[in-house]
Amino acid sequence: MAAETTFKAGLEDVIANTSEICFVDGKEGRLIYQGYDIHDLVNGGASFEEVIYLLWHGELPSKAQLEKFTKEIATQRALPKQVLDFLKTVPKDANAMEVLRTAVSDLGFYDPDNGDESIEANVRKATRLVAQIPTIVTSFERIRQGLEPVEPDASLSAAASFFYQLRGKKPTEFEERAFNIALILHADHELNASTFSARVTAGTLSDMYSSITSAIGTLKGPLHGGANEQVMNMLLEIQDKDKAQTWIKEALENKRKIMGFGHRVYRTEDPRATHLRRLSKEAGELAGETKWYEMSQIIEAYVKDTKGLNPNVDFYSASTYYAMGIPTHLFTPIFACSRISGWTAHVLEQYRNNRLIRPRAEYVGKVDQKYVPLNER
Ligand SMILES: CC(=O)SCCNC(=O)CCNC(=O)[C@H](O)C(C)(C)COP(=O)(O)OP(=O)(O)OC[C@H]1O[C@@H](n2cnc3c(N)ncnc32)[C@H](O)[C@@H]1OP(=O)(O)O
Ligand SMILES: O=C([O-])CC(=O)C(=O)O
Repeated sequence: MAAETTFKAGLEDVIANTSEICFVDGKEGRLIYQGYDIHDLVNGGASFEEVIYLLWHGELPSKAQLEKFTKEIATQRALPKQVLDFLKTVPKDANAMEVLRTAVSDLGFYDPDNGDESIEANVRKATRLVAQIPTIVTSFERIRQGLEPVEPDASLSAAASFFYQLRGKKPTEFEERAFNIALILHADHELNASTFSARVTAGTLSDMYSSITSAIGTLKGPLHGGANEQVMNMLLEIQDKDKAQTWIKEALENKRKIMGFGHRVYRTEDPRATHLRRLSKEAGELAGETKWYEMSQIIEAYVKDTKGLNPNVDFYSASTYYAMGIPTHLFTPIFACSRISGWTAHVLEQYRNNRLIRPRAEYVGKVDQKYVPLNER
């Protein structure tokens, strides 16, 4: 038994490692990647590829570096045939996050650098993961619909490629711009649950694919990345914006959590929600259906007023993606398409400065039990 206890339920506010990658300022509501405020990255017109480079290398790329890096990602989107074949064997009604988790695990077998644990090899694995996770997500969606996966087009940006591989046609200017912003906003978030999971796995000096498989399994839960899908299910269940307030009031009275609200770290508005609120409005207007945005606004006002809770990143991403015609069950896999950049950055950082992650539990179980042989019980 530990002599003195420093137990914090859910590890709240516990500092588990140092990191140079990302700073979440929960008091001021700021999110900083390698010293750059996300507002500046979004408003300055950064590309998702640029942000991945920043997260991995700690500095913005030059024009030539970005061109080279973007090409490296774009030319590695195709999946090994064995992984595509695997996707064809999966039950059509399988959960898309479970499919992604298992397919990423499978992908590791065919990585040409599998078994090479050098930092250089792990950066190459990370690049393939960033390129291929969206292909897994979009290919399985097409297979599920009885369609053939679309061959990737290396001339497209990460944001445009997602739509192209999903629908077989290029996105609109708005879709590409909005999706690029969404990818940037979801890219990293310090020691969130899935990143912690990835770092714990990497901390045993297990491989990159095992670390990312752990992270995907963790992101799936509705208290974490899975919340975006649950937000949309809630909006769809409410259906009528005039019923939103009563629905939420009853849910709160029944002690239900309202998906897309609250955060372990932010005590103010989640700075990502500021951009996603605007995109949700714009996406709704372009789609000619602003109901989901308006309903979200009513819910936000009510939950803020009654519970003092702010929307998190998952709240307005739901109505944004829905207005762009993206199926609800792809919302959390899309989160993974972005967060793979942060997960891999953290795994690389863990490898560079590793120590096994092994906290303690405070023992609260029985003591001094006397063993009674089986035939005497
Ligand atoms: C990408 C992301 O992972 S962002 C988070 C996505 N998850 C969600 O949106 C799910 C809904 N939100 C939640 O469940 C929580 O706010 C979490 C999991 C995000 C944070 O949880 P914690 O830091 O553990 O806070 P905890 O759940 O203890 O909540 C503190 C209090 O606020 C309440 N609360 C927090 N979030 C909510 C919510 N969404 N709806 C209603 N009440 C809430 C809790 O009931 C609790 O009240 P109490 O003290 O009266 O019991
Ligand atoms: O930081 C967290 O706990 C959850 C979150 O917002 C994220 O992972 O983006």
